[in-house]
Amino acid sequence: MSFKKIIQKSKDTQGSLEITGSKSESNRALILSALFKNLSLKNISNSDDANVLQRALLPSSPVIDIHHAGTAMRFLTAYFAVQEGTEVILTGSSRMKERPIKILVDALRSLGANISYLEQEGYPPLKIKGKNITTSKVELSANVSSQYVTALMLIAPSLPQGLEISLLQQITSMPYIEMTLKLLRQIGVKANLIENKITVPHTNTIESQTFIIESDWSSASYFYSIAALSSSADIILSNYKADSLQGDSVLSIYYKHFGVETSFDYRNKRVRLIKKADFRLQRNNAKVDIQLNLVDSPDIAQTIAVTCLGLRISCRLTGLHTLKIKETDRLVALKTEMEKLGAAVDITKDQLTLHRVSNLRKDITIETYNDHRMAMAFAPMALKIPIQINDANVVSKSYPDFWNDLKKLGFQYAEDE
Ligand SMILES: O=C(O)C1=C[C@@H](OP(=O)(O)O)[C@@H](O)[C@H](O)C1
Ligand SMILES: C=C(OP(=O)(O)O)C(=O)O
Repeated sequence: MSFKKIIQKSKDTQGSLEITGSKSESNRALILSALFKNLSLKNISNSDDANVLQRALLPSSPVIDIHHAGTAMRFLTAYFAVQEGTEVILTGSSRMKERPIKILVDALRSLGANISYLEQEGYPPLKIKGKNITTSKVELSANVSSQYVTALMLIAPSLPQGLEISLLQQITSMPYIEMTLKLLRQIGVKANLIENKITVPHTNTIESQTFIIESDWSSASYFYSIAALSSSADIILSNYKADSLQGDSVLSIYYKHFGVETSFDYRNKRVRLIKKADFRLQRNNAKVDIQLNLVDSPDIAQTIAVTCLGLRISCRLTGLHTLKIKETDRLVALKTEMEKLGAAVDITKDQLTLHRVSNLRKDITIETYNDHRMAMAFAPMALKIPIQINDANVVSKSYPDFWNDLKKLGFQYAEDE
């Protein structure tokens, strides 16, 4: 097991970093570039999740192991279901075999797809025999994972009659559906979303073009947290666009609560995070210091919870029902690890409440549960206390250069194995 003990003596953080391409945009764009051969891509994510998806699209072995990559699992299920004449087995890590996929498989089967479960009903691994699908209407529940919806949207332009997708129940992680919609429109597919109905017309060809993937906003969240936990900070991140497709760009608004101001230099594709030394958090008489509904941006919940812990303020985060079915049960993992540091945390099936902590416990080892975001969310705590992160290499799922980038900001590793 690899681990890192992190020490950072200086409370002032300065530096300039180039962040890898968005994992979400990359995985969508890779599927689309397999369907539209004249779509080329730049700034593709160097993450494990984008690499496994990229490899899966090359003709190779009929058994494809996508490890922990949820988007790859969901997007490829839909992709292979419509590749007439192919037969693949899609499998993944033991955790992937616990992440539900029934809603997507049922939707694809209703369109005529040939997909069977090889182990537990409703979960990977799947055997998929690609077919020519001619049905053009489908409905599915949108309250468990938006990835099922995106998976259908991505294959829709290749279906002979396009696809009309009706979304049932309360839509979760909506910005990810909007990201897919905007990406389709940007490359020339005239997709629409009106109320709960998505329409994607059959699209034979698109103009030859290069899509430049914006850098990853979820990865940027850790630098927002570092800035918030520093006494003063000036951090420049690139390459970010003016009109982001990523919902996690909402960080620039949320982190104002913690004194982090964002300025955009779009000409040079940079964002600059500034934390002023004289910032004091305004506490009022409310029951909790920070209250946020993160139903639209579940991937930054861990970052925000740990920022609040580091600042020793209380928070209530709601809209977190999808966290239980991600790389680990993130609500339980957060509670367990934050309580090791001295916090009192209450969780329900979709909420987390962190109470104010008077003292943080030092020299704690954080377990990461095969979850990249556990490692990256807790790393900024090194600005407050010496801390050890177990199995630090998990970060490669979305951000392989994470530890090197932290070093560039002055983080030091006492032990490094
Ligand atoms: O479509 C995407 O790229 C993603 C959608 C979200 O999943 P859910 O819709 O399951 O919340 C998000 O958590 C995940 O990291 C990436
Ligand atoms: C949930 C995540 O990814 P996925 O669902 O693609 O495994 C994530 O990156 O936080």
